[in-house]
Amino acid sequence: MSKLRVAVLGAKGRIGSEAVRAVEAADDMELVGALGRGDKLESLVDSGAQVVVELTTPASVMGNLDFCVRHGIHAVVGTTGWTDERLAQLNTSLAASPETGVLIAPNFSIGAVLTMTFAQQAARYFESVEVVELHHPGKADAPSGTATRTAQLIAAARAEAGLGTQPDATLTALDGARGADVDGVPVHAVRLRGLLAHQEVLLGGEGETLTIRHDSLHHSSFMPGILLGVRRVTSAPGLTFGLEHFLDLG
Ligand SMILES: NC(=O)C1=CN([C@@H]2O[C@H](COP(=O)(O)OP(=O)(O)OC[C@H]3O[C@@H](n4cnc5c(N)ncnc54)[C@H](OP(=O)(O)O)[C@@H]3O)[C@@H](O)[C@H]2O)C=CC1
Ligand SMILES: O=C(O)C1=N[C@H](C(=O)O)C[C@H](O)C1
Repeated sequence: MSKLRVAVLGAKGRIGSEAVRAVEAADDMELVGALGRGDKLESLVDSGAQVVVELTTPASVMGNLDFCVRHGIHAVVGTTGWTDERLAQLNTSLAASPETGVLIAPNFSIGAVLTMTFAQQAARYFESVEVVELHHPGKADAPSGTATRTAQLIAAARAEAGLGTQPDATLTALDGARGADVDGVPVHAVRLRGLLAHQEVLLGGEGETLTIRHDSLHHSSFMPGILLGVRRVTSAPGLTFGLEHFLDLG
């Protein structure tokens, strides 16, 4: 069986360098490109790349995906910074290349995907909920893409259950003290040397609390999800948002 021809964008970065090693070690894949900032995207076409793993920056990702989709190269995307406007722009590009697949995964680790699922399940039963994400101090964006997605899923579950605004008597606060408001869910971002990627979802009801916590302790935690995405995206045309769509979560 021929191997999948895979290229990594952001190949010198924290997660990109780990992804290069993971693709090289995968029996069913061949690494045909490892591109950093300034490298020419045309080399993806010359090398016959079938799937690109996009792990760069929010400033670069849209241009990179536009090139890939126009050339029929499937993409597995971990880069953050997704807004409704950006997703609409990507969907427009994909409409002109209907056989091309793009997976955007706010988080590739199974534990983080399950955290989002569990938080969504629990949200309807608790009056209060807040999200705390904790990352290494080299992270460029806050709050994390995972925390933003978690809060959006929680907010949708609360709305579906008919829960209103959260109890909060705060009348005065320093800027940022109550976190960022993501669809009515406070999200707090911690940046601390020694950490990698961590998240807590705190839920509170009458006389009880529930804490759901996930810790990524090494970038290796993201690799099985990236490799799964690469294997599945070639047969998933259009946009898939969230690795859970490629997992059997029961
Ligand atoms: N979905 C998930 O599970 C995960 C997602 N991420 C996300 O992945 C992204 C990268 O994170 P991280 O590795 O920590 O960041 P880094 O800053 O370590 O890596 C980003 C790399 O991309 C390079 N780069 C920038 N622009 C381009 C471009 N146009 N083409 C090719 N390479 C480019 C940068 O080069 P230079 O240094 O020269 O600017 C850098 O080497 C972030 O958005 C992060 O949130 C991270 C971990 C897990
Ligand atoms: O920058 C990181 O490190 C991470 N970014 C992603 C995010 O913003 O959610 C995924 C994970 O948290 C690691």
